[in-house]
Amino acid sequence: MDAAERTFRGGTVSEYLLEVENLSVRRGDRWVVEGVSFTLLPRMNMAIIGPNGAGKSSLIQAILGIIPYQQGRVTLLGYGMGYRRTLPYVRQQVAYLPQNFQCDPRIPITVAEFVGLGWGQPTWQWPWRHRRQRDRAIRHSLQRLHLEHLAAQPMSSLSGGETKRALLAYCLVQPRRLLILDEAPAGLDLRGEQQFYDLLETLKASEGWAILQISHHLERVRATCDQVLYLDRSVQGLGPPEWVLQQFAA
Ligand SMILES: Nc1ncnc2c1ncn2[C@@H]1O[C@H](COP(=O)(O)OP(=O)(O)OP(=O)(O)O)[C@@H](O)[C@H]1O
Repeated sequence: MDAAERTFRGGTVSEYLLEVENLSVRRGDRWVVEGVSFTLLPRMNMAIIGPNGAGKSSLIQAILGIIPYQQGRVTLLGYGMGYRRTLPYVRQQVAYLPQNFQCDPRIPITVAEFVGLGWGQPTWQWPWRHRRQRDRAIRHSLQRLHLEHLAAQPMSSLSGGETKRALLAYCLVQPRRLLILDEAPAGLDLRGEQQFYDLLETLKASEGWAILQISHHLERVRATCDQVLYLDRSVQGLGPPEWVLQQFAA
C-alpha cells in the first residue's frame, strides 16, 4: 500500500515521495550534516551538489538507514524509516547506486545472480513459489540492458561500464519509485558517462522513477535536473538549477 493508496483509504499522508526534516548526522566527534530539510515529488530529478567533504554521501546514507542520524525525520512513501514492519516494503521501492561500486572477486556471484538480488517479495511468502516470475524478471532486465551474454560471468569480471549497466539492471528487475545515485558514473570515461546518463534518462522516463543524485557534473545537472540542493554541512541553497548554480556554484 503506497502513500496515494493510503490517501484513498482516508489516511492523512502527503503527496511527497520523500520528506527529510531537520536531519542531522554525526560522524566521529563532528556534525557532518546539520538541520537538512527538503522534499522530493514523484518523478522529480534532484541533484545534491557541494564541495568535497560537505556531507553529501553522509546525508544519503542516513536517508537510506545505512548510517544512523541523531536528529530529524525521514519519511519515504508516507512511512517513517524507523518502522520495522514497513521497512522491507519501503526498501523494495528504492534502489541505491553507490559511488565506485566494485564486486569483490572473492564473492562468486554471477551477473544474473546479482541482478536477482534486486528482486524482492514480501518476506512472509515462500521464495520458491516465485522462482519462475523472478527468473523472467532477471532475463527481461538483462535483455533491456544488453547484458544477456554476460549473465553467467562473475560480477567481478565486468568492465566499469558493464558494472554500471548491471547496477541499472538490478534497479530495473522490479518496479521502483526512487533511485538514489552517489556519483554513479564515477570512473567511466566521457563516452561511458554519456552512455550511462542517456540510459538513465531513458529508463527514468519509461519506469517513472524519481531520482536523487549526488553529482559534481554541473552542466549535466543544469540540463537534466528539476531541483538542486547545495549542501555544505547544512543547506546553502535549494531551488531550480539555474538559480542555485548561479548563486552558489558560479
Ligand atoms: N566513517 C567515517 N567516520 C568519520 N568521519 C567520516 C566518515 N566518513 C566520512 N566522514 C567525514 O564526514 C565528512 C563528510 O563526508 P562525506 O563523504 O559525507 O562528504 P561528501 O560531500 O560526500 O564528500 P565527497 O564529495 O568528497 O565525496 C567528511 O569530513 C568526512 O571526513
